[in-house]
Amino acid sequence: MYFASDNAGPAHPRVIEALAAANDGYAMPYGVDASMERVRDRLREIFEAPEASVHLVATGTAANALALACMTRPWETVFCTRMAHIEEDECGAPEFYTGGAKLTLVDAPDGMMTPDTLAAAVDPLMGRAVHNVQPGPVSLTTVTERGSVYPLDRIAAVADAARARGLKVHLDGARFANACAALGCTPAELSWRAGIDALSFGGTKNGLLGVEAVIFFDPAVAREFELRRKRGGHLFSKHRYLSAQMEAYLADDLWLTMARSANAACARLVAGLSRLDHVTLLHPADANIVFCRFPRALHRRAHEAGAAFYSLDPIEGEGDARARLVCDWSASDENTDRFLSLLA
Ligand SMILES: Cc1ncc(COP(=O)(O)O)c(C=O)c1O
Ligand SMILES: C[C@@H](O)[C@H](N)C(=O)O
Repeated sequence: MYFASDNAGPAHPRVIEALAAANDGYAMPYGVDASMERVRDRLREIFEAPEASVHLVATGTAANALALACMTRPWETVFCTRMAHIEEDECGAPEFYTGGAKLTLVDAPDGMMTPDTLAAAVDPLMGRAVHNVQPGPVSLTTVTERGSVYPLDRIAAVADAARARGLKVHLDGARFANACAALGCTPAELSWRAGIDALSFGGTKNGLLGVEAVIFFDPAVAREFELRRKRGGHLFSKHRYLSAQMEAYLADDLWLTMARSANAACARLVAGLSRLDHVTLLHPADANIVFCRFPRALHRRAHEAGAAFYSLDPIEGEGDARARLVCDWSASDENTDRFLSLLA
């Protein structure tokens, strides 16, 4: 019963098979392997962006921090939500790789900023004197860190508000596949067509061993990204093993199949939770993550029975505690039902 994180899930067998097949003989190192060319072409095709720059790194933090480093000058600030991964869970990597840029936090009901909350954060910094940090890019996440998925028109509205102020937009898409599957939209609609300039296209949480693609829809910063990636220690010498994973991920829409599976598992979990009067859902569960609250005694019972999930508050004593439950592509109905029986 694993609901701690999709980071805890296994890689898909087809990804492992692809790695074994790639492990044959020699391949040029440092990202000039033939499979990387195929990955680049395939991602440009999937995103309907023939000029986009595409590079692979092994972690989502590297993807976010290096992408933002190409969009942010050291004296600027990145606008993100209070619960953004780049704020809460990257140990200062964005600040480090940008050379010291700040993060300015934006109010975000259910994890999603609005044009108004963005304006409230940005406008006081517009045209400020040399003493102040200057407005830099906006960074959004979808699936958000609260399990919600931005509607396409909300992303477009936030991006419009950013562009009206001369700001670029980054999308943390560690769970982009889950968001795309949830919306039933195209990758282009959930990225450049909605006003996104740079995307961290996640694979690690969705069945890969550790690969994320960084996509810039204006390739002008491609060379800078390559230099920052190398200087940051994130250019793999045996790069073919990153490419092989991503190539398998993109083949026959495996990336969407796995995201749909994770989202369906979460929908089953949410349906079961909703039938329990003592469980309260705390945010929209639009994809594969659900936040809820239930009695501490049930937290204890579930953990003691071997369920792995994050209790977000102390679970000693009486009363309720919050939990985050995440489903990955391999989640089984049996495990979901067993977990629900522990909460009944
Ligand atoms: C929303 C989000 N962005 C980025 C990351 C960073 O990924 P990594 O842990 O691979 O650095 C995570 C990690 O799960 C995440 O949840
Ligand atoms: C660090 C932790 O938040 C991780 N990104 C996860 O979602 O599980």
